[in-house]
Amino acid sequence: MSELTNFPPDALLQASLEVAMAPVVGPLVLAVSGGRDSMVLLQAIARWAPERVAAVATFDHGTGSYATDAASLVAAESRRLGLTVVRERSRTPGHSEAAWRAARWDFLGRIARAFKARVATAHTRDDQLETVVMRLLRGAGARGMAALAAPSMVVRPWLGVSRSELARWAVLEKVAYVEDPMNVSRAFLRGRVRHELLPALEAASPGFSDEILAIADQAATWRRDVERHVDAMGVAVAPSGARVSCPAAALECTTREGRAVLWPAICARAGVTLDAKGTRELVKFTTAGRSGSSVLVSGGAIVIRRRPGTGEPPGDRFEVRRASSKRSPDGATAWAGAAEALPPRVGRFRWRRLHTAPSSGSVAEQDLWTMGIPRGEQVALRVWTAGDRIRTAGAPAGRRVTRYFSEAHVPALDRSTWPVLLVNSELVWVPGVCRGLAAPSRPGRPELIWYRCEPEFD
Ligand SMILES: Nc1ncnc2c1ncn2[C@@H]1O[C@H](COP(=O)(O)OP(=O)(O)OP(=O)(O)O)[C@@H](O)[C@H]1O
Repeated sequence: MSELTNFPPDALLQASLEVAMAPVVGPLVLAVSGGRDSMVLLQAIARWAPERVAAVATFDHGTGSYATDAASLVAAESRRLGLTVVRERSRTPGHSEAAWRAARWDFLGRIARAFKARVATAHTRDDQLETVVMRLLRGAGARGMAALAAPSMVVRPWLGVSRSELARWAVLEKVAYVEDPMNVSRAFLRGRVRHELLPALEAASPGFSDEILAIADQAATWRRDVERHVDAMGVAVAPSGARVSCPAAALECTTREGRAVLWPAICARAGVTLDAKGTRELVKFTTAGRSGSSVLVSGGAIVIRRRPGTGEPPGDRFEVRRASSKRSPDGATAWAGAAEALPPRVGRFRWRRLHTAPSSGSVAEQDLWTMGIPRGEQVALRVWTAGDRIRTAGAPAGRRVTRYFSEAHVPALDRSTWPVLLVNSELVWVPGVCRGLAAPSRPGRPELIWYRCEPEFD
């Protein structure tokens, strides 16, 4: 990745801060994890723009000594710098990366509202590159390609600065930080993209990273244009933020292609991330839906076509309502349904349906990430909980899943977020770790539906 290596680090960081903060009116809440990038953000803002800081916010995910040490360091450094610090510890440690992120953003949002401020994070140019590549792997379209550069209320001063530039400044300025053990792990997709895929792509095609980042910048520019268009459509957001409405006519007069671009942007304003299937349905619903009809889209959100309310301009409106998000307690079922309908994604694990059964004795058939599930059976997915047991060919009477985790060298840190699959209430599959007896995974049986589980991390 091209870097401004000859640029004095001080000048680069100070200029990046100024450029990012120039359009921001009002104070900032600094999101500081205790890692190097955000500790550099803390020190740099304290040096060059302390008056912009309403508070430093640090969240202890409650996942162990690393998380607590990191939060303690942030609190101590912030106080030493004379800044207000808000520290919170998760009361219910989540069991997936997605749950941690949701809890962290819930906390950051509350603090930002309390201080009437905007959140600033320490995402870097490298974070952006990894995110874009991960989205490409997931089949993202133009909208997703903007990644962290998409229009947002979050301020990201380091988005144009590389991690190595921040590291250089951290050494020069002796910035204290704690090293997150996850940063070197290859257990999750982000680690593999960072340590394996990106170096290989850059070696095969020098300049690849810069080209991808340039495409992401173009996608971000395009998204800003789309947002301006949505602003002009007369979209109204309810004070709760969970409901958004827009005049039906503003969508009806666009082409199918235009609607496919506008619907995701409208839904995003209600906090709903529309998937490709939901987009297709809404494109159709725009002209096919009658007053009073509705359609369910991604994650339980609903879009209704309704008559105008009192005080609203004449003409039908489409209203997007976000589903209420209740967090499931640890060990609770994350998803339940028929074997035919496993969701594409639960937490950070994807479930990809295979079109053909692996042949008998093939690598795919032996691979513990692949599994055949009997058609028509009731399936449940949840995270592993202590005490889970599974009956396998080697231990037909049942054995604790922890023993298989140890044999598969799954780090203790990862176990609490690992999914398990149950068929008719019996645990039959711990992806990548073991398969149970109760799931007849012999290939060639037409009644089996084959899935491949793929972990990801972003
Ligand atoms: N526990 C946390 N408390 C407060 N803010 C956080 C926390 N974790 C992450 N953030 C914010 O979100 C940004 C991106 O998170 P990410 O997990 O990619 O970073 P990190 O590797 O944990 O930390 P750093 O960016 O400090 O090296 C961080 O730069 C930081 O601003």
